Amino acid sequence: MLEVNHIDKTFLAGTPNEHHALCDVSLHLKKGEFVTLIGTNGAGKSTLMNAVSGTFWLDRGTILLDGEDITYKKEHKRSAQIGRLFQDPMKGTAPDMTVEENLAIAYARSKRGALQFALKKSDSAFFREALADFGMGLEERMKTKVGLLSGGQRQAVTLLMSTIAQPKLLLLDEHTAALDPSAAEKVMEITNRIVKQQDLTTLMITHNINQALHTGTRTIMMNAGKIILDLSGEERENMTVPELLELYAQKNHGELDNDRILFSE
Ligand SMILES: Nc1ncnc2c1ncn2[C@@H]1O[C@H](COP(=O)(O)OP(=O)(O)OP(=O)(O)O)[C@@H](O)[C@H]1O
Repeated sequence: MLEVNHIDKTFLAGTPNEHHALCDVSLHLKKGEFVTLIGTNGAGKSTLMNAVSGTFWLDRGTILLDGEDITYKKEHKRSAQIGRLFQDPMKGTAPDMTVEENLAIAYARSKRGALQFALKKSDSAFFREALADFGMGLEERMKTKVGLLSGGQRQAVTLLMSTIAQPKLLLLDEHTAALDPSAAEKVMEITNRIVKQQDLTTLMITHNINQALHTGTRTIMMNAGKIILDLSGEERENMTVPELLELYAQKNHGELDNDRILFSE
């Protein structure tokens, strides 16, 4: 479904702050695969997601989505095929518009690539049903402005906005990190349900090493702009958190003590 082939990105090339953020990264995700992405601060995780979303042009390499070469496709055009959530629940929503209006915009944009929307009765019933499925009482808050919702409620709405038209790919950039533990758990439960229901190909960044091992079907670890570990199947199932940390240390020449603190267990 997603094919990232030998991509490279250097920021501020030719300046004293030059940074090689992605170094020959290749990553293939099969349809329905749910991959967690972990790594220390500055490893290049968000940059990889930005590359897939089309935030910048690559220096080298190609990106294919469902067989289509999207390497030179503009970001706003990719957004109809790629749903993305960020740590900040306000990102991607219009806080002064109601839940229903935000959903209608997302729905219209994904269908026609347009910002104009008309709130149809049938769409409204569809949104209500989808929100009721979350079990957060959001179906009763359809006329509430999004800015007035709690972080967890907002992230649930954003999740629905990003998946309402069944994108080809879902990118989750630490989307539960800013929430309190119970809201994070609820949003993660909804995420798992939507991913399963829609058989969505998903890439999720997390700093929680336990979550990285036990959510989804595959775990990838990045360091210094490279993928250094790719775990799936039995190897992943049998892996414990201390073993994964140890493996990380081996790959990084014994830097475990410094890096361990950057992962929350
Ligand atoms: N637009 C940019 N301009 C300059 N440098 C950038 C830009 N985007 C990312 N970088 C640099 O690339 C490196 C990787 O950043 P990135 O945000 O991908 O890391 P990350 O693995 O997501 O880290 P974190 O877990 O802290 O979010 C960092 O050193 C960052 O400063």
